[in-house]
Amino acid sequence: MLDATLAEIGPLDEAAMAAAQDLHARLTKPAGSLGALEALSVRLAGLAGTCPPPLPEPAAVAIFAADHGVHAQGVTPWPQEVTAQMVANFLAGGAVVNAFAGQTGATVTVVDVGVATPLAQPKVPAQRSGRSTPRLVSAKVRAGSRDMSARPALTRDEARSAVETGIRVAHELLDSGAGILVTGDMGIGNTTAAAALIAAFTGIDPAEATGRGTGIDDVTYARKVAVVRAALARHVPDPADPLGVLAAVGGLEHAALAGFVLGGAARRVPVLLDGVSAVAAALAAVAFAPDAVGAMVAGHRSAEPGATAGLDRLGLLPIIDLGLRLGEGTGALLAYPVVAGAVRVLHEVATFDAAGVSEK
Ligand SMILES: O=C(O)c1ccc[n+]([C@@H]2O[C@H](COP(=O)([O-])O)[C@@H](O)[C@H]2O)c1
Ligand SMILES: Cc1cc2nc[nH]c2cc1C
Repeated sequence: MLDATLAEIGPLDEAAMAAAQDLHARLTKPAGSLGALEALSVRLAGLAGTCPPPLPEPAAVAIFAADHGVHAQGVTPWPQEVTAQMVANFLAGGAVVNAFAGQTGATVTVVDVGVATPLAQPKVPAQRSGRSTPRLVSAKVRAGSRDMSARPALTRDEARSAVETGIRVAHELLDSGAGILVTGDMGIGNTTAAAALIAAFTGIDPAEATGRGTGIDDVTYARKVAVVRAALARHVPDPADPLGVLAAVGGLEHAALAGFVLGGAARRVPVLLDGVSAVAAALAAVAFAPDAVGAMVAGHRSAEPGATAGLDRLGLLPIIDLGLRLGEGTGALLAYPVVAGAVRVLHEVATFDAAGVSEK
């Protein structure tokens, strides 16, 4: 399934991009006045292979949830059970991601690819009216990754299985009518794995890739950098072998997110990236299929330094830069109306000719 997906990923359609560029020049606005939105809409025309590209609606966020063996190294102040507890909160509609998804009409799908503790009963009761009910997909590959500081976090088969789960979820959401995929993640300890993945794929020093995650003191931060450094020194992952990198130092949610991005790229639908874990997964996705970058839209710039390094490597400009560091898909969902607006211009704005507006 992975190989078939990779075979479907191709370059942007130059003719559709030229048509979008030409249309932009004829719309009732000074050329270039929509700044980065113009290049974004042109790229999405190239992705869809038509001008204008379809409106990217509705949005569907998938929150891939998993735990991390490296939690045992004391890299985060939060207990591991919070992953399962937050999954229950997502399903009950009580998390920030639910508030932001509701605001833009996005559906919420939670995918358990590797939560280590039993899922807690949802405690927050009410769904808000008019909002779709969050859905759980149970696709546990194993109960958390292994501790990367002692052994490979995953076997290659486990990593592949998680990648294929992400591909499957992408297809399911698109078959249900989604017009854009939004990445979300939940996993206590996952910023350690994300930093290791970003250092492995970009070659930057672990100290540059590692941030303070949910919020840690200087002593914990120094330990976290040392754990990432030691894991990379132990496994020496080959950046040209993305499955090997994911297996050595990744999390199950990172592998699944890589598949989710590849699934969207194969279907030529935009994938709106959230924070540092999405960026780590996006680096894996382009290592599998360089053309997958054409489907990626960077929702925001996470406060994690590795996210900026990864976005630079991908050549993506984040839409929002507000110092967010929550994950769940929150930053990407806030950026969604900007992406929809970029495309809507090509559908709804009159040309100079049609509107009778004089050109310069
Ligand atoms: O999205 C981000 O950039 C981001 C930055 C910091 C923390 N997080 C979230 O916080 C959790 C991981 O933080 P930590 O400190 O336990 O590694 C995980 O559930 C992530 O979704 C997410
Ligand atoms: C409470 C909490 C909510 C989160 N959402 C994503 N990561 C998280 C980590 C914590 C600790």
